[in-house]
Amino acid sequence: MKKLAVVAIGGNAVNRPGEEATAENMMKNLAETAHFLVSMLDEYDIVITHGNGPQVGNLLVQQELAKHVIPPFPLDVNDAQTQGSLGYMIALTLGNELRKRSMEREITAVVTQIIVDKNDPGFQKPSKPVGPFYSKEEAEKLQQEKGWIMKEDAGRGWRRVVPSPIPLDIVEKNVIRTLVEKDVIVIAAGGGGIPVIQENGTLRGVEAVIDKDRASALLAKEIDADILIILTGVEKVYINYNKPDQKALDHLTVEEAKKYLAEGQFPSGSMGPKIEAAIDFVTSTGRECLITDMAVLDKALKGLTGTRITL
Ligand SMILES: NC(=O)OP(=O)(O)O
Repeated sequence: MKKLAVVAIGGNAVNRPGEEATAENMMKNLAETAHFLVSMLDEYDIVITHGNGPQVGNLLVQQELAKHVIPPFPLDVNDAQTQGSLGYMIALTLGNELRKRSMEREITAVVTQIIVDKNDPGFQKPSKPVGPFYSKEEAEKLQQEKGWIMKEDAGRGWRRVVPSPIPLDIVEKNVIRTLVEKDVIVIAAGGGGIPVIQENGTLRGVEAVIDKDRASALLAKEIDADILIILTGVEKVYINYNKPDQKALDHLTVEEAKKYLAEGQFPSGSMGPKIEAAIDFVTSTGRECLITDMAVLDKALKGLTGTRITL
């Protein structure tokens, strides 16, 4: 019997720093990602999640530029658009990798709505960076002219930030579970899921972008995954990152992770949400979370690299 893994693929899997965000480049990068993901299929059933920060922000820019001729969509609908476009690209590239290896598996992307609290403080305090990077001067101009809220993003430049509420429940969790039981490779909770609130017995989309690592932890709990794997741009988690005394960690207990988080070792725009997601999944399930770079996923699954978070 195979183990079930929720695999969260990071921004690098789709868009590389400094590379133009064309569909062609995204397909090329995802074809590489597919190569690494297929290698784990002998041992694992996988549910793939992905981010959408760059892509949904780019959609907002496109719609801003065209708003005099075509009305812009609200952010929840744009989240859904990125689930569709990225879900298609992941399904196509993964399918082609399977075909290359003569492996027969069905793949599908599930449009995923995630319930959030309408009173979540995240709505009052936008924190999720989306779209392109700007200089400080450009950011100040955009803030003044368009009313966008701009923040510096982990030393890489300035970006627009949007509300990011905590994900509470996945509307399609039973469908996702059923598909996994039928041996389908599922792409779900893309872009952190489409945020919806409960209102008078109905659901309504709200303008926000949920953090995909938080959503991945929730999904992993709700579908009873054996492991949460978070793929990112570094092979291991570091403390004192980018300082002369930086140290790579092979293993972290939940208690150690909480302590380092409280010390500010993991920035909120990058490693912070991954560690929070790991703490959430491991504390709730007693199972493990692996954080690593997809290029070394094979080695990491054998315990030879990556950072494992356990109780
Ligand atoms: N939704 C989300 O967390 O996207 P990124 O991982 O691309 O920031």
